[in-house]
Amino acid sequence: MVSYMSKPYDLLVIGGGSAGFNAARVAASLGKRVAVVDGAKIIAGLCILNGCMPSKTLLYSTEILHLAQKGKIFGLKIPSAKADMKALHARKKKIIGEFAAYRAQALESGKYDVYRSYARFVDPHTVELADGTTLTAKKFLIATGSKVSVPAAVPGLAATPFWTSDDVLELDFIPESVIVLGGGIVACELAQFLRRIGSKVTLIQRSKNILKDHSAAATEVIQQAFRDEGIDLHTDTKITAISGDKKGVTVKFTSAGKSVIRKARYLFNALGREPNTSSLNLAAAGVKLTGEGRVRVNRWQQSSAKHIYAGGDVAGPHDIVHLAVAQGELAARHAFGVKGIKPIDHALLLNVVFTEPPLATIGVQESELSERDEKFLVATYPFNDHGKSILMDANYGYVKVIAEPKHGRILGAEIVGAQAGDLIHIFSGPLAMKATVFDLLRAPWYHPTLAEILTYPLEEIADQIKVSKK
Ligand SMILES: Cc1cc2nc3c(=O)[nH]c(=O)nc-3n(C[C@H](O)[C@H](O)[C@H](O)COP(=O)(O)OP(=O)(O)OC[C@H]3O[C@@H](n4cnc5c(N)ncnc54)[C@H](O)[C@@H]3O)c2cc1C
Ligand SMILES: NC(=O)c1ccc[n+]([C@@H]2O[C@H](COP(=O)([O-])OP(=O)(O)OC[C@H]3O[C@@H](n4cnc5c(N)ncnc54)[C@H](O)[C@@H]3O)[C@@H](O)[C@H]2O)c1
Repeated sequence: MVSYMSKPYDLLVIGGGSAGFNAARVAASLGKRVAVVDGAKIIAGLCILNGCMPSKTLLYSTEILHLAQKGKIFGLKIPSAKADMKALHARKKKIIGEFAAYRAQALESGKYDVYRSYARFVDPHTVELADGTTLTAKKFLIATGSKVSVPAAVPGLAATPFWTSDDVLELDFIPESVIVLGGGIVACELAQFLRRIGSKVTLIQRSKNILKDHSAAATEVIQQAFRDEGIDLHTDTKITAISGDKKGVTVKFTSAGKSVIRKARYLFNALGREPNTSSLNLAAAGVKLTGEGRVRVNRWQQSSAKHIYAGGDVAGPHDIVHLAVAQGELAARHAFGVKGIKPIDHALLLNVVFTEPPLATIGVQESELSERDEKFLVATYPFNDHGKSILMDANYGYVKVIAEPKHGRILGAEIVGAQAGDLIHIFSGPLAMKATVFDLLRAPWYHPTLAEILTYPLEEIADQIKVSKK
């Protein structure tokens, strides 16, 4: 066994993705001695390599393609608009290569020792690398992310060749047909990408609606848009058999009780991801897991072994990159006693689904308030009655504002429609500052913009409060 004899690190980070890198950066800036251990061929994390950035690069291309294809609506003749998959792929590779190189440069800056290996705990203060080297540290951060899950309960899946999101993001040709299993964010974003480049796409989701964590009203807007674009969408399903051969795959399922069979050239498994914990030997470190298999953490990201923190997808509760970053930073600050820090405020939860139309939410939603039996005011306004969205032919969806009934403090918002991912940020600052609808109505709103659509629900709530006070 190779043993590393130097003194213990102040912080040893396992996993150099968004959570791990940002924890290391913060700890190093506090003057701490930091090691990052990661066995990936390229250390840049899921977001840069196979998540947010490649998917949004490709989706932006198909957004432009889609607009070009409906050029006639705008008085334009672009009849030959098509995806050039080799060029699309090359552009994505170049952009991702640059982001990854930038991250590699930051990791190799000399501020941290980087060990290119996977790590496992041998005791609460020691990890072992693949070559037998052991490293010790006073504090640890587990930031090992997540991996695609292959649910055993789906008959035939494990025995059938399938693509994951990694494969879809690497495509340099147009697949003639694809069956997408699942209707979560990964499935929906990439099903629309595949459809827009020209594949025949079938999507099979178990629950009554796709994007099941969102309101039925919002997901129905996206379902309608998907059907309008020609996606063969099935919800309320139970998969009964999956089989495949060299020619393609067959999926048998029931949908609302009826038997359905679909065939396609390729199968895309988007049934979810699971935390990367199995190879860490966490029992040796006294680190406990939740029922979902994530590392159980408190509000400071500390695990059941208090000197071992966890952040990002491995800890959850949401696989969202800005939360992974915030959790990594919080863990590092807490570990080294930085004063005045605050836990992550989950009342500010921000979520964006980059479909078209996109769906974005912030804060607390109606269903949660109803469950808690809390009083609230809500107002909505449709995009098909707003000047800017009408001229953009962006008619799907609506904006919704939710506020507390006495003073009009904004509690949350939901936007499904054009530029929702950017529009939702209009509420980020006000929500953090506990602003009211009256505060936002004092602000100027330029005409004609998509943003000014928000004045309608804000005014409606303000009116309801004024009437109730008369
Ligand atoms: C297709 C797709 C699109 C997405 N799009 C978005 C988006 O638009 N917006 C958004 O907010 N989120 C998005 N996400 C989610 C987001 O990418 C993740 O939440 C985020 O990247 C997780 O960061 P992390 O630091 O927890 O893990 P990762 O970035 O996955 O880092 C984990 C690291 O740990 C390493 N590792 C694993 N095991 C070990 C071990 N035993 N020892 C050492 N190292 C180890 C891995 O090699 C890896 O480098 C998307 C995800 C997918 C799959
Ligand atoms: N825009 C973003 O922020 C973004 C983009 C992509 C991914 N992500 C994150 O990555 C994580 C993983 O996303 P995901 O979409 O892979 O997972 P997910 O868990 O969100 O979705 C998987 C879906 O598959 C469905 N499903 C499971 N078993 C099924 C079955 N037997 N038959 C049919 N449907 C079944 C589930 O009901 C669920 O809706 C998410 O937590 C998400 O937050 C975020």
